[in-house]
Amino acid sequence: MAEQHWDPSRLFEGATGRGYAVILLNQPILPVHRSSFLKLWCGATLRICADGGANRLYDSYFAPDSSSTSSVVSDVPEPHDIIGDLDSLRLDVRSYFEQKGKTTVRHVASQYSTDLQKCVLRVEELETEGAQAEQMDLVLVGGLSGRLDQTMHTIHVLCQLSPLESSGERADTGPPRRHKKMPRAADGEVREGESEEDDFATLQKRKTTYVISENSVAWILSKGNHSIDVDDDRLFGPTCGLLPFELQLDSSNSAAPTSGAIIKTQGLEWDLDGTPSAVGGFLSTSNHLRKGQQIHVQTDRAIIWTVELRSDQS
Ligand SMILES: Nc1ncnc2c1ncn2[C@@H]1O[C@H](COP(=O)(O)OP(=O)(O)OP(=O)(O)O)[C@@H](O)[C@H]1O
Ligand SMILES: Cc1ncc(C[n+]2csc(CCO)c2C)c(N)n1
Repeated sequence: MAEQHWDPSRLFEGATGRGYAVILLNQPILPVHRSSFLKLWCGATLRICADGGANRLYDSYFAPDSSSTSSVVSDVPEPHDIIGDLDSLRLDVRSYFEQKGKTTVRHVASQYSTDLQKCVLRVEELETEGAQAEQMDLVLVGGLSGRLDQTMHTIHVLCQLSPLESSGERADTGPPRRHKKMPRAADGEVREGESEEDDFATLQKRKTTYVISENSVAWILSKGNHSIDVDDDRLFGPTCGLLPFELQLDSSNSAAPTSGAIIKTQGLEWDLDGTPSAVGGFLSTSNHLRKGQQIHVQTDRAIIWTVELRSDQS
């Protein structure tokens, strides 16, 4: 089976190769990642802020005092869109970007999809309208730390976007499927701006989605074979983790795991040999990259791969 190749370092080098879309969530842009985030943001083909994500962008790069915390940054591109229920977007930030004239603020009221999902749906819409036949790569910024339900939701969206099996091909994006109707709010009311047709979002599968959040870059490795290029030690490492979705809650201990993902790796300090891996059973966290090594992973089901994101070099 062909390997799927992953090379997130190109995202921090400015626009090279295939286009990518960035969705900025409402999570801190750490001062230590201010310059790497800027490269990622400037190199993107499509820049979207999820609701209060626009406040973070404004405070880090556009507010009058934002440049005093670091070197002066000029010509930071504005977002193409700010999308969500807009309960977090500040008025001053909204009017700043609206007056600049490059940003469209889109209010989407649904109480059944999150601001993040509304942004992904917008990326899908633009790809369908656009001339380019190819899906863009997608980068979510933020969303793995902060509130636990939001963290889990970010992982949920990664799963929604992830194809069942890895392949060298683009993901099959067939027509969107509908879920069965979910319960209304306890009062049974359809709120202002919602429609009776509102439902939990179903997202199209995508070949390449990364999440970059605080100190980690993470993505899903689908069932199959993968090669991972995170050899740039100015950006990545030293730690990484291979995180399965299965739970092992029975009484057997991690020395004798009974079930879980069968994962084999090459290129790590503690390579995995196919011992079943599960949360509560045998789990590889705080593993280490090995210098100069490309990493190969073979897995019999989807897992999360996470690698440490280093602070900007001064
Ligand atoms: N505390 C948090 N931890 C992790 N991710 C977050 C957190 N807060 C917001 N996000 C992400 O940023 C997006 C925009 O968040 P914002 O605060 O603007 O709206 P929200 O009302 O909290 O989110 P939503 O309406 O999607 O529930 C969310 O959809 C979510 O993906
Ligand atoms: C079973 C169920 N759980 C939670 C929500 C709430 N909810 C989910 S997404 C969303 C929009 C956030 O901007 C809200 C309010 C729901 N509708 N149904």
